[in-house]
Amino acid sequence: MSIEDQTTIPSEQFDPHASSLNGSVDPAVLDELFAIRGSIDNFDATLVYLLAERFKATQRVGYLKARHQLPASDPNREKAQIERLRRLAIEAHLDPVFAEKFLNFIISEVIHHHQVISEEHAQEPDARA
Ligand SMILES: C=C(O[C@@H]1C=C(C(=O)O)C=C[C@H]1O)C(=O)O
Repeated sequence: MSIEDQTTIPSEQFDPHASSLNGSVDPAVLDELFAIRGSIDNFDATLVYLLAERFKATQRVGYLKARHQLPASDPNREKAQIERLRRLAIEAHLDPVFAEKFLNFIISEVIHHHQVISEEHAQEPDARA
């Protein structure tokens, strides 16, 4: 099943107050916790949209590579990206080890997508034939 086929979950079904702490914690503390969690929920939504846009761009790269028989991965590009991201993470007070792991996780998924696109492309009849 492709991502597009999956049914969208209406955002109203999300309970921002879902918690295992309800009933066991001072209501004032819970109020403060829920207020902070409101920001976390906004950040998470933004991350999803950012990742979706990044994957749209990398899918375009995947089709370009498949059309021109280019390899799915580009290790020198990845090295440069990881060095840059580590520097940015340090500037931003984010753990650079985490930043590197996170980028590597995303890149490996992108490379897998590129391999799938390349295999699908190889099975298609050659338009020039
Ligand atoms: C997107 C590309 O393909 C791969 C994925 C990358 C990424 O997700 O940033 C970077 C390099 C490649 O290994 C690319 O070559 O630009």
